[in-house]
Amino acid sequence: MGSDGYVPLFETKKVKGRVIYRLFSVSIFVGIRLILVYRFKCIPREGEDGRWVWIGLFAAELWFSLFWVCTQALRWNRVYRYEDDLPKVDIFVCTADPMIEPPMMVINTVLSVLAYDYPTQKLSVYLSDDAGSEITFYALLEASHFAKEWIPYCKKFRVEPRSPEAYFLSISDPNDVKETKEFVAIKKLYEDMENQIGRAAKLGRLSGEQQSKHKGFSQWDSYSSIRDHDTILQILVDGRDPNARDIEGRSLPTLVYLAQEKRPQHPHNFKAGAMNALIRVYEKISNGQIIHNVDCDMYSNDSQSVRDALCFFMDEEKGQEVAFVQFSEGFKNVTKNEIYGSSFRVGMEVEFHGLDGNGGPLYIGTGCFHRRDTLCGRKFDKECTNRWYMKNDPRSEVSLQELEAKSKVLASCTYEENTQWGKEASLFLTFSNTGLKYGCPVEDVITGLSIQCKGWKSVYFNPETKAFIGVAPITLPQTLVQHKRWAEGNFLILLSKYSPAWYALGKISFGLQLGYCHYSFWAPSCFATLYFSIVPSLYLLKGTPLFPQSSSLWFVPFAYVISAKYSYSLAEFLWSGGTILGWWNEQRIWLYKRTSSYLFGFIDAILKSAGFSDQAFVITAKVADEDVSE
Ligand SMILES: O=c1ccn([C@@H]2O[C@H](COP(=O)(O)OP(=O)(O)O[C@H]3O[C@H](CO)[C@@H](O)[C@H](O)[C@H]3O)[C@@H](O)[C@H]2O)c(=O)[nH]1
Ligand SMILES: [Mn+2]
Repeated sequence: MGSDGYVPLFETKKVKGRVIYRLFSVSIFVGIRLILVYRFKCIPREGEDGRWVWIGLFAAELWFSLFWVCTQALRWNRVYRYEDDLPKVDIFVCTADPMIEPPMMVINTVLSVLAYDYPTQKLSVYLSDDAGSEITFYALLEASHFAKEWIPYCKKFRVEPRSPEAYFLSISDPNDVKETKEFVAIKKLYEDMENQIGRAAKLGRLSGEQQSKHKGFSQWDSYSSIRDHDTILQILVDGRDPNARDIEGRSLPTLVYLAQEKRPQHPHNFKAGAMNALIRVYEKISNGQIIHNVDCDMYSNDSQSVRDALCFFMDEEKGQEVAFVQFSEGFKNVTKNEIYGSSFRVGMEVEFHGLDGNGGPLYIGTGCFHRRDTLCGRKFDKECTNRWYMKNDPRSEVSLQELEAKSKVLASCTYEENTQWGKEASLFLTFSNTGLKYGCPVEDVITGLSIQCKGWKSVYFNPETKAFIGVAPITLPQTLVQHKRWAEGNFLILLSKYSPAWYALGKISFGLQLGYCHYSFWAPSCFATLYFSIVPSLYLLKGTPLFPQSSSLWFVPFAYVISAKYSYSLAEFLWSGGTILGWWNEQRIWLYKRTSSYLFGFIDAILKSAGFSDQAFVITAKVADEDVSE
């Protein structure tokens, strides 16, 4: 790192002691020359004994000298490259309810990102737990022990994916892996952990013995309920600690548990509030230049994703304008024909690429990498370079206890009052100035839009093998509830200060504006849909014609538009990897969504804007009964 704090992607260092080596090399060279001179001068005369042997030796020595000169080319100018000046990457995982989001699922996600193929001293993982659940904390503690075996195992055997659950599921027969012995051992360890956590989750509380495993449990002494508790912050693994090592003696990524303070009289702002608390806390602890956000239900399916994302940020030509890199998402629990059409297939394979062509995709909350400054409200200007300025380690010279105490206040629910994190009133919604925006059920989309309006670009990356795999809602009510939240949120953005229709005018490309409007228009499109599905059929009964007769020439455009539009949509769906039945289901669900989710989303958005209703966030269920799955 230079004195200006500039951190290159890699560093080139000339080998130490070069001058000494070269002097040494020259001395040998002189020595060799003298040997050759001796040979040449003292050749036995013709007829003398051993003349030919001598000449042969001379030739051999000449050859060796030449060879030696060549070997010097390999040593004269050695440079060593180091990538340990890669930027620090901090990963935020969010969870909110141990019943809906089981601790085992949460720690599988955490373990998958802990085991990224990236220098561990540059990696920190933060788990935000909006439930402040002791069991989730216990699970994370167990995971931190398991990680000591899991990370070296993954790296040694190049395991993919690195979510233990997904990995063990992918291997049906232990004899399929080369290292059967190690496999069986690590699987046993995982299952032991699973049993322990499962037992605690089932009981709903921890035994005294389990609680005695870590001093952090004492923080629950003052805990009264999910909505009423103190900040809980625990640095489970401190990357600086020389004793925090995996079983092979290598350092471990920093691992932090945080539950922001909650009081009934203070809104906690859901995921946006949790992310903002994390942003403040992480600045004190690791303060990396890249923030990577995943939901607890979405594990990393590719250990190279951090490096992939960095390629975009660090590109010499375009990298400096990239604020975030959004990866595509895959879903492990949708059936082949997607009964509830919840895989967002066409969105991922077509629409987001369209957005990318217009200045960049939306931020969709998970599988995303952010340049930290942009999340904190920095504007793009010509000064922004893709140089990575690394502030000094914020932790230096502070003890773990002090660090925890100092960071803890930053997650209190009154911290934001009268700070730049405070609220900024707008026509309909309130937003935080810094960090993620509050007051909108799609905090991710509105935050992404506000970043793009500050002049930044985003990048969409959709690798062949999905880099992030999560769970989609798998019952009809869950699907409708999720889409109600999204329709409402996107419609609220249209009404908000950051409206893609007017605020964004001139700030982002016209195409991107239209793209955002498309999602904002989901909710209001319920009316046209309802009208179309009810009125024509009623009039059909009355006998009043609303469409041209098939004999009329006017019939042609109707027939053309309808058939062409549907054929294209089917083709697009198949091309995106779907099935015919899947497309049919999507059409069916489309009608359900438009006539229910979008309508309720619209009504709620209006009520909220008028101040009649409070914000809520209905978390999507992640576990299903066996019969539902079937
Ligand atoms: O009070 C809350 C509520 C939710 N979450 C977390 O938010 C994430 C998303 O919740 P989920 O119920 O899974 O919603 P989805 O509809 O699947 O999520 C998508 O849509 C949300 C916005 O509606 C975004 O926040 C998500 O990142 C995005 O994946 C989960 O990790 C939750 O733990 C919190 O941290 N605090
Ligand atoms: Mn989810």
